Amino acid sequence: MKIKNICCIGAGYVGGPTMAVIAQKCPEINVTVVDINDQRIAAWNDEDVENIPIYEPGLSAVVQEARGRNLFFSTDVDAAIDKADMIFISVNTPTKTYGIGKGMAADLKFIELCARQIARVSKDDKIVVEKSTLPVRTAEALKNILDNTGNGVNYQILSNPEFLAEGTAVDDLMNPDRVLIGGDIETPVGKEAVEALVDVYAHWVPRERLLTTNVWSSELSKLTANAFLAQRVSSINAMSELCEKTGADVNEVSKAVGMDSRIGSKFLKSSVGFGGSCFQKDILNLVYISKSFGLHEVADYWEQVILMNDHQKRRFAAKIVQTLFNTVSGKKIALLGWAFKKDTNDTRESAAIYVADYLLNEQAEIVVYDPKVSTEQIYTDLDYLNSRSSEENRARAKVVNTPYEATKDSHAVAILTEWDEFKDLDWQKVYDEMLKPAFLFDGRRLLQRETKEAIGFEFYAIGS
Ligand SMILES: NC(=O)C1=CN([C@@H]2O[C@H](COP(=O)(O)OP(=O)(O)OC[C@H]3O[C@@H](n4cnc5c(N)ncnc54)[C@H](O)[C@@H]3O)[C@@H](O)[C@H]2O)C=CC1
Ligand SMILES: O=C(O)[C@H]1O[C@H](OP(=O)(O)OP(=O)(O)OC[C@H]2O[C@@H](n3ccc(=O)[nH]c3=O)[C@H](O)[C@@H]2O)[C@H](O)[C@@H](O)[C@@H]1O
Repeated sequence: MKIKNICCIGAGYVGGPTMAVIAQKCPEINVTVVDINDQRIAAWNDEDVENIPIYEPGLSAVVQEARGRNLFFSTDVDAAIDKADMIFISVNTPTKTYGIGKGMAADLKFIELCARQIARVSKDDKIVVEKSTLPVRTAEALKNILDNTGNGVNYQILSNPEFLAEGTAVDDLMNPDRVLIGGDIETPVGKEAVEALVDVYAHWVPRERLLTTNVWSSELSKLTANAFLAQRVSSINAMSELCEKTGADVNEVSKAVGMDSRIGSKFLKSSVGFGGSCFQKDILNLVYISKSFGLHEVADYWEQVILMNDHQKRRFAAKIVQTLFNTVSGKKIALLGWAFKKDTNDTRESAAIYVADYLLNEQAEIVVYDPKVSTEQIYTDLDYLNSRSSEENRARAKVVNTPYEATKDSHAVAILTEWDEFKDLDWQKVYDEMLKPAFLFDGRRLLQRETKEAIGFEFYAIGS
């Protein structure tokens, strides 16, 4: 079975880049990405391709090539579903903020709405692909909704979780370690659906990297992968605190440990804490699922990854307060970076938000500079925590357009995102324009201690 028309519901950080790459690599397939957010769709369709809503290195070029040829962005969800033979669901699955499972379980209301819409609109057989990260056994619920509200249409449900990381999304999509496709491989129709999706990826991904499994293994592998990755960061962050007490240096420990080929060197970079829309959400989801099966030891084991991460964020902020003679009240603190990692404008769960909130609670005046995050987004993030009124957030937190405006007349500077440009700042100028003693806190191990201390900074870096 050859796929001719793909529809993707959800034009976000996953749906947008993933479909752009599929469209670029498969010129004979029409790909329509739909979303209920008309502003987002308008931005994807913006004449100036640099204005697409997601900043990812290399993405605008891919969109430029395919858009209007076989890649389309639209708000007409019904029309795109109707036309498609394969529908990806790539909507958000945030942590529930209400009811049963509040603060832990994944909120599947957007997924369910998509399923009901597909069931209502479809007139011919469809392959429905779970692209969103979902709790294990969600496909069962999807099938139930589709089979019981549809009009005799046959659905095959596949799980095809996405492993791209923000900031490197295009590279990750072009050259994935593996593509995972879960399906009903026991039946001929299930197998045919799996093969149809394998054929799409085989346009550019070597066959040996296309891994097919049963649906439940695929769904659970995604949560497992994120849990393992986050666990490595929490593990090295736990060691960073011990390094600070013992004279060891976490970068040296990380290198020494990572050179063991059984351990490997990736994801061993100590930081102010991991952020991003998924690690915390997916681990909480895993914890919730484990608890719901009565597996309390399993749940506690994974929960510790989150507790360690919360501790790391708090510990960094507390270190700033302690170092500034136990008070930051009325002091100006410059925060360099707001995104949860470099090369993205995404701020979801960024450690910077929590560090800023902690410092504002200590009555600091903060000034934020980030090269890609909008002022509006920074205030939205602070307001979301509900720690103080939005007027107060605007009065006590300022957002500026250059790093030097942020650091001028400040008591302390904290690096919260590892943007490359921070390495190359004129640190002598920064020092000259700061109040003395000039404190510099490196939450990303981005800067060299020797050169900064030589300038005169009082320098603190995570894990040394
Ligand atoms: N952000 C990332 O790097 C990764 C995210 N994921 C997973 O992918 C899923 C999507 O994540 P993101 O793209 O980051 O989310 P996002 O929030 O950027 O995008 C989701 C989009 O879906 C739209 N949407 C929601 N309900 C809809 C409906 N009924 N009809 C049409 N559009 C609807 C929203 O308006 C939004 O634009 C989540 O499950 C996430 O866990 C997986 C791998 C990487
Ligand atoms: O499901 C998802 O959403 C995605 O989550 C992560 O991707 P992402 O969150 O975009 O970015 P990462 O590079 O994993 O970084 C996550 C956080 O961990 C931090 N981190 C990462 C690595 C490291 O060594 N140290 C460290 O502190 C980063 O700064 C960032 O705050 C995974 O890496 C992806 O495979 C997955 O698809």
